[in-house]
Amino acid sequence: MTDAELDFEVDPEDLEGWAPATREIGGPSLVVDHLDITYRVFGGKKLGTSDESSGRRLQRVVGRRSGHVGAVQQVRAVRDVTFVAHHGESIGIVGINGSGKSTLLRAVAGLIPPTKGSVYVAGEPSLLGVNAVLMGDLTGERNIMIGGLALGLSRSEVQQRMDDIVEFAGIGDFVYLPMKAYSSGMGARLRFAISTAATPDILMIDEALATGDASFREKSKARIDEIRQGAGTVFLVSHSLATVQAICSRVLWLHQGRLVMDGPTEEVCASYKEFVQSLRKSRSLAKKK
Ligand SMILES: Nc1ncnc2c1ncn2[C@@H]1O[C@H](COP(=O)(O)OP(=O)(O)OP(=O)(O)O)[C@@H](O)[C@H]1O
Repeated sequence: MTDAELDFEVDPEDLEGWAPATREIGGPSLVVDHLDITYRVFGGKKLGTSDESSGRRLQRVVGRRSGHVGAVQQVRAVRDVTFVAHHGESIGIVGINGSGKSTLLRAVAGLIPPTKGSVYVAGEPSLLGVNAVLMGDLTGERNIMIGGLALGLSRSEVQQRMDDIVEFAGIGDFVYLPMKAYSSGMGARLRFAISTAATPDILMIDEALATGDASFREKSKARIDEIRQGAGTVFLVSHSLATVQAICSRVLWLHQGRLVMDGPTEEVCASYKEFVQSLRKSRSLAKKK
């Protein structure tokens, strides 16, 4: 892990005056019950000896000679996580790299089946669904259409919102180019714009706000507040504690797949900050030795 990966203070001055919108919290929108996600990864075993011919090696890899290619390793990315989210809440998810944040979001979106436990959702989670269908070879325009249809909008509804989406994303004429020609910021802004074109029940944002400039963040915050006002639930994964503090009223802190803290933003962020600082200190001591 590098210091940059632990850096959680991204442009706090851009967020001056921001505060989580206050809204009455409604009934449960999502229940995550003793959730475990384990990835199974192949690898770790040498496939062949150096004197083995490439033909024999290929045969072995495709399994003609042996069904066993390498050891299967298990990565327990999410461990026994339980929480309830409510309509109108915006919830930050923090944790150092590899702590399971994205995996948890993907499981909530129904993209990964639970290994153990359950996810109950009232409504349709959005964003990761759109992420999954955006295609680099297609133009932004085509992706807006496909993403909009995937969110349940009709063709004419997408057409009507096309200009707004392009304007929100700030991509201008790039909309006519394949998405693989976009900078990562442009891609992230377009994904955010598409996924919030319909008002989703559960909006999940994975670092998208870190890529925009100050005015994009301002627009995104306004859009997120609108979704919450419409009784949606917003999840925000971010390494920027400033962003989390500006948008979320509650924070989940994950470490090594476990939910170590779940509570009001200020409390959880203060504890997490302390933890990261002590981690930095112990790392710099280890470097000096
Ligand atoms: N497709 C995958 N196959 C195997 N292991 C994976 C896969 N995706 C993630 N992992 C592993 O699961 C663990 C959790 O990863 P995840 O991406 O959910 O963490 P994260 O907190 O979102 O990390 P980051 O902040 O770096 O994005 C890590 O050990 C990671 O290496």
